[in-house]
Amino acid sequence: MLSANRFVKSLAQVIPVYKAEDGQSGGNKNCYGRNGNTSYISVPVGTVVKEQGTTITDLTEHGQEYLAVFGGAGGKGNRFFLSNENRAPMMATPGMAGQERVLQLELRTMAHAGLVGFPNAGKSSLLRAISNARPAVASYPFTTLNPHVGIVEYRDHEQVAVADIPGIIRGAHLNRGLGISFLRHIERCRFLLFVLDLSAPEPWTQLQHLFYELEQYEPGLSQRPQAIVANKMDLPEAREKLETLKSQVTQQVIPVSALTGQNTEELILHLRELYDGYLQGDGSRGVEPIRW
Ligand SMILES: Nc1nc2c(ncn2[C@@H]2O[C@H](COP(=O)(O)OP(=O)(O)OP(=O)(O)O)[C@@H](O)[C@H]2O)c(=O)[nH]1
Ligand SMILES: [Mg+2]
Repeated sequence: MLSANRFVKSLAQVIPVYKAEDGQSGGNKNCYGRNGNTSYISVPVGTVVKEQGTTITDLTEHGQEYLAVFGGAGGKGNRFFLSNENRAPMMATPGMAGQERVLQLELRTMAHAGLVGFPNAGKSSLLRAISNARPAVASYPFTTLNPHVGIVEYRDHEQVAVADIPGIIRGAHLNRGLGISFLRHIERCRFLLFVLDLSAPEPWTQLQHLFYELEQYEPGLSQRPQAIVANKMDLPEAREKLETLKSQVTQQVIPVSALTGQNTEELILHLRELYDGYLQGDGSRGVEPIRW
């Protein structure tokens, strides 16, 4: 609950609410402080403020502020009753109560690209291979429970933010696995990288399921600019399936091994092409693109 002159204020690029080291949530690092008579709650950039399920504001820019509630009029302190007759007044009047509101703060990760794939496809391994992020990697499904954002840095100092999210399975929209509510973290992503485990029996079917689940969450989400990352190419069974996958899809397929780092340069270059395309597209539409 917010009361008495509290602002919701977004901080600069404080996306790593989650500890990059162990992949576990670092908890809500929202901090609370006072500035004169105004109280602030600082929240990560990308926080959506909701009241009874309705979005009130979307804090997408560093330093953006939202005035949530007003405080009540102040009371009169002892000094106010000071007079020649009464040099030490014991009287004071209380102030009025401030406004009260119950608001929900929902974090939506801000990143340019989103890694989407089945559990164990190698999304977190891939993020480790191409960026500075260190999400947990393990051979069991649903290792990633919270999103992680890694930054891919280019020689010209351009930075592309990539979000790793939990794995999606068939029927996730019916709440199977971890469900699909975490897809809100890729809602803002301008392009998607579909990560497939090419050692799986028929990896192309994974793609159909992923598309279906994304569409269940938000129609059109699966149509964002995209590429397919064919992962685990170090395994012999993966190499056999690459050509079949290419013949089944129209998107660009980038074969990589997140484990050995094989061909990750091509992925990084393609990521930059998607990013440049996004800058041109949004720039020409007069929209200020996300900058890191
Ligand atoms: N051989 C091989 N194994 C890989 C490769 N990439 C990932 N793995 C392994 O696959 C397993 C799953 O990797 P993760 O990176 O945790 O997969 P994930 O997609 O993030 O999984 P969730 O977080 O559960 O959705 C781990 O045992 C990795 O070591 C690869 O390129 N080759
Ligand atoms: Mg993971």
